[in-house]
Amino acid sequence: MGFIEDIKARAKQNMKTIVLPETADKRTLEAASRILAEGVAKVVLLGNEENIKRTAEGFDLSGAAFVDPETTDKLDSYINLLVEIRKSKGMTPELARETLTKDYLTFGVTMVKAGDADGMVAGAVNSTANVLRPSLQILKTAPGTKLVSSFFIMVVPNCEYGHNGTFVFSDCGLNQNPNSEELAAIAESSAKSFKALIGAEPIVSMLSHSTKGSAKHADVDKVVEATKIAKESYPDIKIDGELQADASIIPSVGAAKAPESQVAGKANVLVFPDLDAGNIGYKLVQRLAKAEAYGPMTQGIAKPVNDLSRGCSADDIVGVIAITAVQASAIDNK
Ligand SMILES: CC(C)(COP(=O)(O)OP(=O)(O)OC[C@H]1O[C@@H](n2cnc3c(N)ncnc32)[C@H](O)[C@@H]1OP(=O)(O)O)[C@@H](O)C(=O)NCCC(=O)NCCS
Ligand SMILES: CC(=O)OP(=O)(O)O
Repeated sequence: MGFIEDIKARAKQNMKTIVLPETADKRTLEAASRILAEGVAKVVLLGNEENIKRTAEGFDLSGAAFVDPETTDKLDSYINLLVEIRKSKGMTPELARETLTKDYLTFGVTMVKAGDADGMVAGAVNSTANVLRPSLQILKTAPGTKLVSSFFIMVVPNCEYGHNGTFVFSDCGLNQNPNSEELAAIAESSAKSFKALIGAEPIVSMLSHSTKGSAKHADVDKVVEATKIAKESYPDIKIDGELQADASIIPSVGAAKAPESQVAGKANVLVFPDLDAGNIGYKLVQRLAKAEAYGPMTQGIAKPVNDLSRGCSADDIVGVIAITAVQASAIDNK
């Protein structure tokens, strides 16, 4: 069974409720109809039911729930909830009403916070910043976590590296210039995400343009320090750095460049040094190697809200909804 088939089978066992705010987007509605037809999750679509059904022409949305933020009888309770969470940041009942009825992303995140949905998926239309900002503000970090970060699951066809071609890449979507402590936290969260979703042992490489001192620069020092912090803080995780990408995943190159390393040549979790590297790197692998790219998914957040690239396909959205449902089940089991 391939990665996404396995995830769908796991999602079907719990039938979590995922809210989709981007209902003017046809790819999102196609994905919703497929999720419903396959019985992967329950779906809530935000907006006017008639308008959504018109946009969805050709796709069957029977079985979806429709919630119109303008007319729902939950609005007052969501206003109270949003004011309670954000009043120290200037949120008033008037502003909350205006935001919740006009901004479906904030409405969807508030539904998740209220427990009326288990997770949210958006980003086919909206930028990552606009999807993640309300999620961070309203849901906040999970207990025991310092930093929310993001990751992609990359499934590379005909690839013997990583876990049979499957990798976690992080952070490709959220933290723009993480410091060493933040990189170490991203490494730990990514190892947990790999274990939870792929089920094999994570082998984490802290990526750099240098392997074990082959280059000197402050950017290299940042990764060396991050590796030290991660090794000390999370001794149970197999982690090493600084390593170049080839030394991380190709056994012969790893053996030549970093012969002492337990990670070199075997890595299945790749932690990029900053968001430029991560975002560019995942897109190149997706487009040139024709990899499936699911994400950017959040990790370290209290409840799952996951983003998409605006370049996503309906297939990508189906995959991210299924993964979100599995993440929501994992939170229940904690
Ligand atoms: C997500 C992002 C918008 C947040 O930054 P921002 O808009 O400047 O917002 P702020 O820094 O004011 O943070 C907003 C809230 O989120 C919290 N937050 C921000 N980043 C966080 C993180 N990594 N982990 C946990 N909380 C975080 C802040 O503490 C703040 O909480 P508060 O309002 O309760 O005090 C920003 O990090 C970003 O733009 N990232 C890049 C996104 C992107 O374009 N990616 C490329 C395409 S995938
Ligand atoms: C993840 C990402 O890069 O998103 P977008 O392509 O929408 O900017």
